[in-house]
Amino acid sequence: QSPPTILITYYTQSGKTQAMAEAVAAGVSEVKGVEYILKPMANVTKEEVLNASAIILGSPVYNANMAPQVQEFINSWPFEGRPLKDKIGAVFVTGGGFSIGEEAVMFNMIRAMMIQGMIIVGGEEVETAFGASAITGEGEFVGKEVQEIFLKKAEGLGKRVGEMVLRVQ
Ligand SMILES: Cc1cc2nc3c(=O)[nH]c(=O)nc-3n(C[C@H](O)[C@H](O)[C@H](O)COP(=O)(O)O)c2cc1C
Repeated sequence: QSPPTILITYYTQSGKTQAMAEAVAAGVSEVKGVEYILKPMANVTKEEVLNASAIILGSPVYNANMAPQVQEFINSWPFEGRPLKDKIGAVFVTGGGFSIGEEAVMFNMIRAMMIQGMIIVGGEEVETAFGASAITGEGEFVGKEVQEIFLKKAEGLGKRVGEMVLRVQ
């Protein structure tokens, strides 16, 4: 039997959310006995969604909402028979500023996953209770790269999801 697979998928325009996705994948790879698929949403197949034991979704914050491409992806998930029920779900976001949408977007994605009957998991630390978020455009966090403190949160999220997938098997 092949090991359980975690689908890590994201939308990005300027690479910040992709950097977080890569850190999530690094966290998953710390857990033995699980595999992951890491790719942008546009390239994800229906089979990859259906076969995943966990789905970890990433979005940038656009006007305090998830990117429309992320909403479209979620809307494309099959619902009849609730085939995503009992899969683990987790989220990560990047937003330009503090408290101008990041947490709202996390909960928008979490709510959509809960409609599917998914089991929501946060990160390792209380600072990632709802998932991993990064600030990319305010104060000391302005810059081309996502800061290490946020990448660590993403890594912890990936690790916890990996561990939880093995636990609920
Ligand atoms: C059209 C648009 C709207 C945005 N609206 C918000 C916002 O409401 N709140 C926020 O925190 N950041 C906002 N941002 C900033 C992005 O969320 C931020 O730069 C993010 O890290 C970009 O991710 P990416 O590099 O993966 O594309 C907005 C960016 C764009 C392009």
